[in-house]
Amino acid sequence: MTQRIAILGAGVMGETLLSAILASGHPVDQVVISEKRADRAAELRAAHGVDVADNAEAVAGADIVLLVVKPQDVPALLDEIAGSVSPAATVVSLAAGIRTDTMRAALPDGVAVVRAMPNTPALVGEGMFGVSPGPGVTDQQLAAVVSLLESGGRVAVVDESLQDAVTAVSGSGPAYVFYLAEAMIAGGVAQGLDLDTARTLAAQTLVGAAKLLSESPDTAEELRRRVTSPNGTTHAAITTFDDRGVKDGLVAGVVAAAARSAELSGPA
Ligand SMILES: NC(=O)C1=CN([C@@H]2O[C@H](COP(=O)(O)OP(=O)(O)OC[C@H]3O[C@@H](n4cnc5c(N)ncnc54)[C@H](O)[C@@H]3O)[C@@H](O)[C@H]2O)C=CC1
Ligand SMILES: O=C(O)[C@@H]1CCC=N1
Repeated sequence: MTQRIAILGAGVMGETLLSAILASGHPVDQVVISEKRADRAAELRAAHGVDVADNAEAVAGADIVLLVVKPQDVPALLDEIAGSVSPAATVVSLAAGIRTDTMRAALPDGVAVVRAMPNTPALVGEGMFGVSPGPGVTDQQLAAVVSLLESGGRVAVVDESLQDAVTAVSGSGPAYVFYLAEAMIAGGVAQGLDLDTARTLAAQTLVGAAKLLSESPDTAEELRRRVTSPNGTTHAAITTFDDRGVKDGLVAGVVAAAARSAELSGPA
């Protein structure tokens, strides 16, 4: 049976999920969105032919409800939908730092809650979602959420205690990759490449390297070693990175992101 999906909040990530779900073949008449900004709602209705409703209407009759508003807007949204959500529904929060116990406390008994951390490559169907079911979520309910999110990329099911780590690696991770891209492009331009060519070289290198890492059984370190000829160009680059503490700095950045995620979630 086709599940009825409500997407609450249709900003960057909400539209990304909407597009992915529709592109996977989910019937548009089984999807409804709600969006606080009327002009944005109208834009999405025109672009995707999707129904727009207010939050309470959107969740009534929905099997899966996706909360895609900013973390600070989630508590008020949960209060708004608590009276209309079906007890058989699964409510999935994609907001950073919102815990399943917070969701459970705000929603009627029996409503299944799931926490998910997406990332922006879902825009091109290559997202990574870290998903944690709340207590009592059945295998069937979890499978339905996993299958829905897989329309936007890959899904890893992790214990909720690991969500800060997931946020630090894959949630924020695209920004680290773009940071690396900025540096590769700047270095290329400094060596005489035009901006477009430098961007193409860097982007395709990241796509190719990511594909190789994803498909190869070898470690990232081994794949790096294979590019590094003795005393060659890569060796010159990596030695310079190491001399400047680049890897240590990146590891520290991932740790700082996880710490900030824990701080944003508040005390357990
Ligand atoms: N953008 C990213 O890279 C990632 C975002 N996320 C999470 O996704 C969530 C959404 O982020 P974005 O889409 O980037 O934000 P956004 O600001 O683009 O979208 C949020 C949308 O929700 C709407 N909204 C706010 N309150 C509402 C309400 N009560 N009812 C209906 N609509 C309401 C806003 O008008 C806005 O259009 C956040 O919680 C964020 O933590 C998670 C991982 C990555
Ligand atoms: O930077 C942030 O807080 C959000 C969560 C993960 C990606 N963006």
